[in-house]
Amino acid sequence: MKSHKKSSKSSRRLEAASINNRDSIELPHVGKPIWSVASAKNVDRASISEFKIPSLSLMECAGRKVAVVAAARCRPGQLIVVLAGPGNNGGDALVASRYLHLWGYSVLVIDILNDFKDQTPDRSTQGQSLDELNIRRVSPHDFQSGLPLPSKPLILDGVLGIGIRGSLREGLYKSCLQKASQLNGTVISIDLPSGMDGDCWSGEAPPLPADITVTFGASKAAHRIYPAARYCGETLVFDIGFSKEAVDQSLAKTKHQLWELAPEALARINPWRGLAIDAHKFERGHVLVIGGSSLGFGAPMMAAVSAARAGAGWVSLATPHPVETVMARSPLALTHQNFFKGDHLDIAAISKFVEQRRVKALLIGPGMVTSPFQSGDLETLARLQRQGLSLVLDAGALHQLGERLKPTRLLPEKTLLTPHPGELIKMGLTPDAPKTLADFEQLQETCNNLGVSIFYKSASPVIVSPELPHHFPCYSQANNSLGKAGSGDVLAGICTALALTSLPSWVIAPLAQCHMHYTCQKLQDTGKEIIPEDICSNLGTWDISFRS
Ligand SMILES: NC(=O)C1=CN([C@@H]2O[C@H](COP(=O)(O)OP(=O)(O)OC[C@H]3O[C@@H](n4cnc5c(N)ncnc54)[C@H](OP(=O)(O)O)[C@@H]3O)[C@@H](O)[C@H]2O)[C@@H](O)CC1
Ligand SMILES: Nc1ncnc2c1ncn2[C@@H]1O[C@H](COP(=O)(O)OP(=O)(O)O)[C@@H](O)[C@H]1O
Ligand SMILES: [K+]
Repeated sequence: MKSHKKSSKSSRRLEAASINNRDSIELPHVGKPIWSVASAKNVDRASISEFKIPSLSLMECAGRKVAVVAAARCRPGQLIVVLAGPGNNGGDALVASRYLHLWGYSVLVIDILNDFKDQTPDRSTQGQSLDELNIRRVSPHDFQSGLPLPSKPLILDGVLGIGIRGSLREGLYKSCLQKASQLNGTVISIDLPSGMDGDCWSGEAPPLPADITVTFGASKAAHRIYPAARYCGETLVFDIGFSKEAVDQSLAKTKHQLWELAPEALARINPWRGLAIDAHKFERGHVLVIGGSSLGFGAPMMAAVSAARAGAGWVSLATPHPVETVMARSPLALTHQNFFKGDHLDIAAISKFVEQRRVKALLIGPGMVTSPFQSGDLETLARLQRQGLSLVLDAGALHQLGERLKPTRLLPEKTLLTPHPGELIKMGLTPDAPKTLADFEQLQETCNNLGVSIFYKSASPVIVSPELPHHFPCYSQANNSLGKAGSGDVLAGICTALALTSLPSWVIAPLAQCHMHYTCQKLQDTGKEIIPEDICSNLGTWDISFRS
């Protein structure tokens, strides 16, 4: 990457300064690392070979954790069907079987391997203790050829874990997993639903999706990033006694790092904490929201109201519709403009308004279906940005933005783009939606060239900013009530209000997502189905505490 590269120490900081720069929070304290599969393997390897933790004790601990989770989910009399593959994932499954048997549960183990010669030594050791306890084990052939089994058992999936290479092959493992899925049981998968690549979050469903996934050390990308995360169900992470030094060593070697942001830590950031009691509207700041199209002006209006509720001192709204029409439907506190020439922006009028009315944050795009920019517009915005204006670009303003921005370099700390996957593709920066960390790494390079930060929206949005080189914080708290048209407008409005503070773009985006998510969760406690308008009109105080 060329410019805007910070030292690796400062790059790890997710600086979260309040309005007068008093607080700052370091990234690791706001989140925890998501391990890549390579990191997880390094931690395993180093714990065993360098730090002399016996591999069998790690396996014992892992299997016991799985057994505890299974025991808590097992209904009285329910059969526990354990699918144990050839590797150490199968070994974990055998340990879990032993505990469950000793605790009085009814367990049936299916050895999913072609030949016992294929097993890892630790798995083989676990198998011997099962035999000594006379725990029932059957062959995959018996399982596939119609062994009578009660429907809806509890299934432990220990066929394959992080040892998989490439995509799941046709053959015994896959056919047994498919057979198990026909049992319609509750599935607890060990480490990963078998066949999934822990580093990839593509939408491909594994043969046996999990209701619960029990993993070790830290979550992997597939557990936290959607759509893959939906196939993992609820992911529970347990410490199984890896060496701390091995963990530190492995993370230090990691080239690029995903972070799982902790909502409780974000929720402690109050962006307006430094605001004086006698503050006037310009101390908070003036936001201008430009959006709308022939489809209407609901989207920019919702963004504008959200900006006001999120703390802006003054919000102006510009749409292509006659000012009187908009005013008739809009809250009294918003002021109105029409900065359009047909479908395009009247950039000279906008520029004059921004300078004269001291606009500090500008949102362009909600409710637009095509790009409003003509040549030269972005250069004007870049000039205004150098005078202090923050920019948030969403929806229609993102179309072909990659190409349009090429001659201009914006400031990534003051420029936030908020595309969902379809919009990211329409921006022309990447032919496909990112599916692995390497894809984000490439996107980060592009962000650096353009001078922008991206909040890549989904149920688990990720920040890609040149100011956080090789680091990708992810807000992974999904809530399907946010999956409704309009949530993006609320988010964009909150982001724009927060852009009035001294917080940089890569902090305001997850903070806004957290605030929206928190408000949604709180409203859901009242038992109502929530729509984005509810969230917009109920955005609460910034001193929030999260429900665990
Ligand atoms: N001490 C430790 O290390 C600890 C490890 N732990 C546990 O071990 C797990 C990792 O164990 P692992 O490394 O043995 O691999 P694992 O996931 O069982 O799979 C191996 C099998 O995969 C197969 N296979 C590969 N590619 C494939 C494909 N494309 N399609 C189909 N099959 C394919 C390959 O079979 P083959 O190709 O040889 O036929 C091979 O036999 C980890 O997830 C965790 O649960 C914990 O207990 C903590 C301590
Ligand atoms: N299931 C979900 N869980 C969590 N957040 C979600 C979910 N679905 C959508 N969101 C959030 O809602 C917003 C949706 O934005 P967007 O896709 O632009 O919607 P729209 O344009 O329809 O308003 C984003 O902030 C996204 O992260
Ligand atoms: K598994």
